[in-house]
Amino acid sequence: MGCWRSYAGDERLSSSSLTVSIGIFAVLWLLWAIKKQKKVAVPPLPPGPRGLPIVGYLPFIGTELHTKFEQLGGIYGPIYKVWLANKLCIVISSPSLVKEVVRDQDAIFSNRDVNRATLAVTYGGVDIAFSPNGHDWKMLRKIFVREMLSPSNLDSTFALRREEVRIAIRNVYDKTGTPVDVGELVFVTVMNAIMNMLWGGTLQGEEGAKFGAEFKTMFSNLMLIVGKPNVSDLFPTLANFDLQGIAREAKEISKNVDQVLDYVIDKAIKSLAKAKEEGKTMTRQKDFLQVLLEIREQNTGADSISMIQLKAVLFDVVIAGSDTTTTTSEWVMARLMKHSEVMRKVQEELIEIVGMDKLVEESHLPKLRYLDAVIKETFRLHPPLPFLIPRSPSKSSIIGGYHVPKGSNIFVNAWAIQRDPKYWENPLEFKPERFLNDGCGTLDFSGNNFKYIPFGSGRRICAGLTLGDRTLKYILASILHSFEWKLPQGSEIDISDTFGIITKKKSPTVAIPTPRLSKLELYT
Ligand code: HEM
Repeated sequence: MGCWRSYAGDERLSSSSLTVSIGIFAVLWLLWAIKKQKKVAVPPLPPGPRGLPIVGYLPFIGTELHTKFEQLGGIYGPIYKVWLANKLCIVISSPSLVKEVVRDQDAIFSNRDVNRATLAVTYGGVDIAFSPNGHDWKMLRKIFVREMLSPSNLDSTFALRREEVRIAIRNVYDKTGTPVDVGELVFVTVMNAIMNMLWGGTLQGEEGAKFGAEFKTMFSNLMLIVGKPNVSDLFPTLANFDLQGIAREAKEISKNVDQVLDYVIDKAIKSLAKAKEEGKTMTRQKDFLQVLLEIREQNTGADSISMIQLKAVLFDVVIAGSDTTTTTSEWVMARLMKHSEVMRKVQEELIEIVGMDKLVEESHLPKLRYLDAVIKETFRLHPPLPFLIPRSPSKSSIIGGYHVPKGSNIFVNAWAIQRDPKYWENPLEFKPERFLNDGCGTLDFSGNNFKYIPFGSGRRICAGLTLGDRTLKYILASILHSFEWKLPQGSEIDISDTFGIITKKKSPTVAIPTPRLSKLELYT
């Protein structure tokens, strides 16, 4: 009996262990099947050109990435991939796909892919433009927008911009009848206005002469080198050789800029300390550097700003603000001299709104609707950042039905979209009227209409948009209102460009000014 019981017990035991084993097997099989199904369900990478082993498409990409990427879009469609060595670049060139990246999946696509040259000049990518989407980026961007660019701060710093624009008008007047390099003129004016807002200094005088002239060339070179494919990024084992000399040049630029920043920061710290010692409170408006130094002193813990971050933010503003505005001004002036009918309409509007016996003030700007349309049309054909600042997804995702892996490099091809006949009538024609007749006013810089995104879109949209827009319009309105501009005899307007993270006119815009206002004292 006992034996039988034990036998029956054994039998029950073995049948229940059989059931458990079958159960485990079934669960494992199910998990395997689900995993397999999931694997099968991962969509493919976007299509794209074939490259060579190891180097990928690198030997065929050339230096003019914006035109090359537009051509490839014509072959492979609005989303395609390009392998540059082992770096996967995904290029997007339709408004609906841009929306997927910068609106629907904005949080995932808000990191940057920071290359070596950029790391060298942004103190390791701790600035606003290249910090990853996270606490520090949010904090720095918030401080910048609140303390430097709030509408009340912009209004209260108008006097600084006005002073610089008046100096520019006087300088141009002194060059009446002789060729003026528009880029140089605007660069110095913008740099002075920005530096005045940042730390109350300018490029005038002894210090200015020291730093001023070489800055423009230095910044232009910087924009070219940070935008171009660098062999050291693509083949890290070759980085020590720095085959294109990019690291050397980037380090040189960052050393020069660092010296300037050390100088102005030291001066500001000393003047704050002196004011404290003497028990004085500031009566004039604080500049941005003073605000940053105070925040640095007051905030500890998570909201503290390191000296390196402080420098990186100052550098961001100087670079981002000066080069974009200068390049766009050169394009606007070139376009106006090429299209005399448009120039005539701009100047007629200026006579009507400002008059011939006054200089332009910022209060006139909202009424200059035709000039606004000219600037918008220029941004459409010549966006200074043709791919915005490339993004990088923080996790793998799906765009347009294709797999976009974590860490890939996303190029939003604003340049191609803004010239695409699918979205623009006669896209290569320079026609400002299209921005006057857009009916519902949706073609602004806010990044909500994805066929027109010169300032980007989503949480990474340009942080300096309001200042950039105002400064550009104010300088252009002023020089167009105060002078007639003609091409030097025998020269022609060249509208070819050269690629960089900021894409520029190939040749400078040079023109001869003649005063056009009724009173001489307006120029002196
Ligand atoms: C005037 C012409 C300007 C144009 C066309 C322009 C365009 C852009 C674009 C396309 C981006 C990248 C947006 C994206 O990734 O979606 C950007 C970012 C940025 N811009 Fe501008 N910009 C201009 C002026 C300025 C000025 C005047 C400043 C500062 C004073 C400035 C500061 C910045 C900063 C800090 C970022 C990085 C934003 C971030 O990553 O959060 N920009 N700009």
